Amino acid sequence: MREIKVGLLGLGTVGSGVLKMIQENGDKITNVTGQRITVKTALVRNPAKHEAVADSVTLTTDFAEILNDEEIDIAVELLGGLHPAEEYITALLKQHKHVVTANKDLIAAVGPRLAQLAHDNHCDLMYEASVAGGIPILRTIANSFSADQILEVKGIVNGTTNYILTQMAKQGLDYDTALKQAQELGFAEADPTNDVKGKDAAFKMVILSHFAFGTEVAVDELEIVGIDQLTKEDVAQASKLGYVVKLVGLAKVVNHGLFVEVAPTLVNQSHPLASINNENNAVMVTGQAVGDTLFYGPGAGGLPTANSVLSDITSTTKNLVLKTTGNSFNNFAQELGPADPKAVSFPYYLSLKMPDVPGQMQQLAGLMTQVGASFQQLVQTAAHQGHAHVVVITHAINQAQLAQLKELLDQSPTLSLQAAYKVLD
Ligand SMILES: NC(=O)C1=CN([C@@H]2O[C@H](COP(=O)(O)OP(=O)(O)OC[C@H]3O[C@@H](n4cnc5c(N)ncnc54)[C@H](OP(=O)(O)O)[C@@H]3O)[C@@H](O)[C@H]2O)C=CC1
Ligand SMILES: N[C@@H](CC=O)C(=O)O
Ligand code: NA
Repeated sequence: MREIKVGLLGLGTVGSGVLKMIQENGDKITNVTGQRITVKTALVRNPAKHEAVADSVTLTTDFAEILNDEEIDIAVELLGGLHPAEEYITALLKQHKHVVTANKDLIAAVGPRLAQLAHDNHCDLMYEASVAGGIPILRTIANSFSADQILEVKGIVNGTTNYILTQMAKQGLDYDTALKQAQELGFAEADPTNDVKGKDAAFKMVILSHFAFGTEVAVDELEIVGIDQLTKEDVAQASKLGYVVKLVGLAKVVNHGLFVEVAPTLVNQSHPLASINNENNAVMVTGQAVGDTLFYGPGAGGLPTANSVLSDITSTTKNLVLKTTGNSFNNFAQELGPADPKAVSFPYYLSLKMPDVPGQMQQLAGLMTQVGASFQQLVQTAAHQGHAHVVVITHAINQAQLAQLKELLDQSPTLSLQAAYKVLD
């Protein structure tokens, strides 16, 4: 039996979960891999914070102690952020160390370049924990969907925003209190801006699209809307209409083009995604052969995420034993351009403000007719300070019609569009 030594970069929420699992589940890991895995060194900013583990692991603030340690086989990057994570992983791969990371910001930005570097150096680079925390989704898509044509991947892939939305809807908490709780529980990123603005979910959709469709999409090419502009009124109105508002990431192939988006979405209360609460995530993968499949579990948190990191560490360990390291985590590649906006259709929830005077509804109907859109549901709530609040659910309209309708409403001197969210029935 060989001893596989791990260098941990970061000992925060996830890093300390990884250390705990390796220390407490060592016998099971040895039983499965035939090897003994130990953490030798951990890189941190402030060693004084980590005195509780100083007996069992060498703490350092010097990255070179891991990079140049010939005994360390696998480095696990759990620092977060682009820098210095990118420079560290690049140096580690060049030094022929296998790398495991949970860093979606980095993989979404430069994953293919790092994967090539890993391959060139016969190293493994794995990042199961980067998408949907504890849900084993990337390895599942890479292995268990290897022969099926994936048509669509959609889901709730950010724990922080789902926690906030659940607490707002079910406990009546305000946005700031719910966000603070998510931070205290360790779900949110060090800077939660990317969580609430939908960027963290977008990073995950970029990685999921690469696995599911073989296509590299840049985060900047995506339509991304967060939950920070969502109002309590729209959440309540959606509920009255039979919907739950969720931050949904969706990627689908339409006429050989790829559509990827992250946005608050009205999910029908009977849809499986409507019942995903708190920090839990769910990813629905639709394959041509298999149909709909649903993967559910904790999308954030120390131990759930650590379990995904450990699945990568044990996979690499098996590859080390079999001398099969250096194979790409994702082998599927195909070039898909962006989907034609006229080919991508959904019903939309439109929230509008207008003066409470005759003729406004007729104007709205006129603009809808102009773009070929029609009403599925329409609700007018009691006027407030001379303004009426009108909510519409349209029949399915395509992205070009939606853009045109937004433009017409923008030009209207009296009708004002407050929000437009797609609807999943
Ligand atoms: N938290 C979660 O639920 C999930 C997190 N992730 C990802 O996992 C990664 C880690 O997240 P998380 O554990 O929450 O982060 P934390 O902020 O809790 O921990 C970061 C750790 O890295 C150390 N660190 C940060 N920068 C440096 C640096 N420049 N030099 C040395 N040490 C450094 C910190 O040291 P010190 O302790 O001394 O401050 C700390 O131990 C991120 O990429 C995140 O996106 C993925 C899925 C879920
Ligand atoms: N901040 C992220 C952590 C997991 O990726 C989230 O809330 O989902
Ligand atoms: Na995962």
